[in-house]
Formats: sequence, structure tokens, C-alpha cells
Amino acid sequence: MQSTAVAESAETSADLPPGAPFILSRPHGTVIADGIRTGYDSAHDAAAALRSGTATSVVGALAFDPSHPAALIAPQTLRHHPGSWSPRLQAFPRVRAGASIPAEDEHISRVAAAIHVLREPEATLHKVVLARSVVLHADEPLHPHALLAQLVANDLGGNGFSVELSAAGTGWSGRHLVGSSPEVLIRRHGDTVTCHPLAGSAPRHTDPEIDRLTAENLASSEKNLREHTLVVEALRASLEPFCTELDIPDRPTLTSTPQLWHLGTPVSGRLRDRSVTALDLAVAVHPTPAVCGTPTDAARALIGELEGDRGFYAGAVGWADADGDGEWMVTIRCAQIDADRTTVTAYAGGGIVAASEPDDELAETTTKLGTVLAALGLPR
Ligand SMILES: C=C(O[C@H]1C=CC=C(C(=O)O)[C@@H]1O)C(=O)O
Repeated sequence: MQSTAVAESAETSADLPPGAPFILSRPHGTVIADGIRTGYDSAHDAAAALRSGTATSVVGALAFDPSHPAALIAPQTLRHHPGSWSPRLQAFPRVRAGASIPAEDEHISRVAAAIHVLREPEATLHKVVLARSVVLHADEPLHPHALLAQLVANDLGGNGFSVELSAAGTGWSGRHLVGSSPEVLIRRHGDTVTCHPLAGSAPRHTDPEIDRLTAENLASSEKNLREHTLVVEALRASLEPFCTELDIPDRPTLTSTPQLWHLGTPVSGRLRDRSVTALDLAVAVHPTPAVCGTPTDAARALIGELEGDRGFYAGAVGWADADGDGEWMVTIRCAQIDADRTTVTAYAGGGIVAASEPDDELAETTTKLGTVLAALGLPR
């Protein structure tokens, strides 16, 4: 059995070594991994190592497509700090916005084509999440932790993550995934399982009255409630076999980021079998219809056809320890930083249902891209 140093620190401002391969900052605590004992490109191998005690903790990222390599490691040390990370902000190199992939018109056409399929009288596809990316160019290498620091500082809850992706193998060496996700895929603490699926969005407004009305409209929007229900029902089906009790409110509540309002449902359950780890649960529930669609296989096939490989966007990042506890976030509001650190690709998608409108869906992705763009000092 390996021994990984697991430290609990009382410091509020966690020290982040520049080479740390993993950090997850959350309002209730920050987890930092340092050093790499073993890399795993298979989530199943990592989960087995954790169960057998070969690894005493596992951190990293799952790709959007579960058949693609994961970027997981058993770290040398895993440190837990109370509260979110208090970053020291660093100066950025100049960053310029490049191409949208696909072009905005093409994204609108793809959404229109998906809506056509969803509206067919005999449609078996009920929802698909379509995404686009924007390529950004930095004049000088951009350290992933510099972007992370700004994302954490901008987020009200101090959410943020940075993961080194080399463990995924060829093509991923030296690349990073950095973001500030508001969506909890799964959290396990003892026998308590929680998650907070989000689906259904509206942009924030600087005028408080318009902002309030926007939120109210979102809470009663049939189209957004439909998008949301599909995610909650998929999670119910995935979690039921693992839980003796499952508490799922009938209606979602409003939750917000600096850029968006979302519909969210706080789900909680009691774990049937304590040998099931947070990583096992993440693998079991990913990808939810918040990033893929309903039914999963048909939606994933359409995404593959229209977008190609998403890499680690719309996957999951998180940690699990020897007790099986851990937390995994959905990798949205994020960017992949290439190995030379001058090319940064930011991603955003949105759930499409029969009642969606293509222009609104383009606007929604633009708003979501604002999380990363604002952190880099770029206008939306
Ligand atoms: C897929 C993304 O967001 C998901 C999470 C919240 C709301 C969503 C929506 O309203 O479409 C998406 O399901 C993204 O930000 O790239």
C-alpha cells in the first residue's frame, strides 16, 4: 500500500506550489495535490487502485467521452484547507481573442439542425447539449495558476480548479484544464451523497430590477424547466441503485454566477454501500444531460458527429481519498491551456430541447464564455 501524506491545514490562504498538478477551490474547502506517484489514463484502474488501497487518494479529470483517456493521478500529498483558496493575483500577458470554433453562424445552423431532429413527431432524442469554443492567444506563456487565481477571485463562492492533463497520455502532455464551475457532479462525505445539477440559464443584468425579473422568468420558463427535469431524472436513475434514501425536491431553485442565473436542484442521498467511493459515483453518473443529452447514447453520437472530440470540456474534475470521500465538479466554464501556454481554448455549451431558439442558444454560449474571457480581461 502506498502512503500518501494527507494533511489538514488551518491556514486560510493555501500555499500553491507552481508545479501543483491539481487544485480544487470550493466555498467549503480547498484541496491541493502535489507530486505524482502514479498516473492513470483509465478511471476504472484508478478506482480499483483506490478501492484496493494501492492508491490512498486519486485526483484529476475525466474526459467528456468516458471511452477516452482520463487524466488521473495518485499524488504524493493531498492537502485539505478550510474555505476557498485566497489567491494572490498575478499580472497576465496580453491575450487576444481568435477564432470561434465553429464560426457563430455554423453554431446557429447546428442548433437549428438539432431542433429539427428534436421536433420530429417520432423523435427519440429529447435533449442535446451543443457547445462551441473560442481560441485565445497569449503574447507570453500564461501560467495556469494565474488564470485560476483570477477565476477564483471573480467567483462569489471562490470556485475554481486547475488540473494538469499529462496522465491522459499522447497529445496531453503539459496541457492544463482551468475553470470555475458552479456545478457539483457528485460529493460523498461518509454515507452522505450530494449533488447540485444545473440546467436552464438566463444572463445576469447590471440593473437589479431587470436582473430580478430575468430570474423570475427563468424559474417559470417551461422550456428551461423541461431542460432541467431531464437532468434530475437521469441523476435519480443513476443514483437510485447506490442509495437507500434519495431526497430530490419537486422543483428547482435559482442559483447564480456573476454571468448567469441557473435552475438548480440540491439532491441528497444515503449511500447503501460504504465501499463505493466518490470516484465510483462520478464514473456512474457522468455524463449527465446537463452536458450531453437524453437519451445519453443518441445525444453523445450527435455531439460526436457535429463537434468532434470535446477533450476534457464537459467532463469532471475532482478528488477521492482513502475513506472514499471526495468531490467532483462538472468541467464547464473552463479552458484548456496548451503545453506552450500561449494557446488557450475556452468552451461553452447549452442544452437544446424542441422549444429552443438558435439565436438565443448562441447568445447563451457567449454569456457562458464570459466567465473565462472576463478572467483574462477580455470583453465578451
Ligand atoms: C454546458 C454548460 O452548462 C450546463 C450547465 C448549466 C446550464 C446549462 C444550460 O442551461 O444549458 C448547461 O446544461 C456550459 O456552461 O458549457
